[in-house]
Amino acid sequence: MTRDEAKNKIIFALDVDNLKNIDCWAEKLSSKVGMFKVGKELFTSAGPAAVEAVKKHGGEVFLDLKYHDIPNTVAQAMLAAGRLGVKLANLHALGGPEMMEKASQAVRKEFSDCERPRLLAVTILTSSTQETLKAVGIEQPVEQMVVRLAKLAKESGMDGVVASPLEIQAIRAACGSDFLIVTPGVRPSFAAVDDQKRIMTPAEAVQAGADYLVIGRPIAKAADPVKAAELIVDEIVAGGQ
Ligand SMILES: O=C(O)c1cc(=O)[nH]c(=O)n1[C@@H]1O[C@H](COP(=O)(O)O)[C@@H](O)[C@H]1O
Repeated sequence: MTRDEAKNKIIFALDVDNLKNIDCWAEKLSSKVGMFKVGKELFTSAGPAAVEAVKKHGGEVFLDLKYHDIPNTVAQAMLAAGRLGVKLANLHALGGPEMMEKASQAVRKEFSDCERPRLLAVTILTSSTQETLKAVGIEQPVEQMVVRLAKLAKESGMDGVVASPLEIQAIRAACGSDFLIVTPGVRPSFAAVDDQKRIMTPAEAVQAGADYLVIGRPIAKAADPVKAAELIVDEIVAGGQ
């Protein structure tokens, strides 16, 4: 894999609370990562201006608002996300098939195939464990639950899923090669694990078949974030040789 291909797989999680920070990170990392993720903290603080700010720097956006609501509300929210011109947007697969179908149909009806955002379903959060599932009444093993939700997401019109890298191979076997797999829970050897539970290194995740890796704190909290992003690219390239 080339350095450019490795770089394009990295989505940097812009987990900040103001627009000024976006400029700062975009200037540092635009040439080091493939995309920027605008999530709940940033969108709640700065709104759609956050998406505009990333695009102003030439960056593409994964709008990570993990919708989980009644079907009509989620479909309308997805349309609003599409109008912001984001490349990826997500919802929770646990919202069920009708919610996913309505969102997919609404987006496909309003936008052409090349303009529309790719829709991802979050399976089981990478911070969750078997105990987390048990606590909310889910007895199935995590991997079985992830694959079940991934299949449901595919049948309901989603373009892919968000899952832990530990489940990539099982999802690929169940959903095929053109189904997008986006994996947070990625930790290079030099970084702290933080609150992530189901993790792999960037090289392992790419080797397992991840389309994109979502990485925040291993870059943001590093003493030299640009160097950290470069090291991650090095790790991915070396892992593929
Ligand atoms: O949908 C996501 O992006 C997501 C899903 C998931 O299961 N786990 C997960 O960590 N994320 C997001 O991915 C990012 C990971 O950040 P770091 O743990 O700092 O690398 C955070 O912004 C999370 O909100």
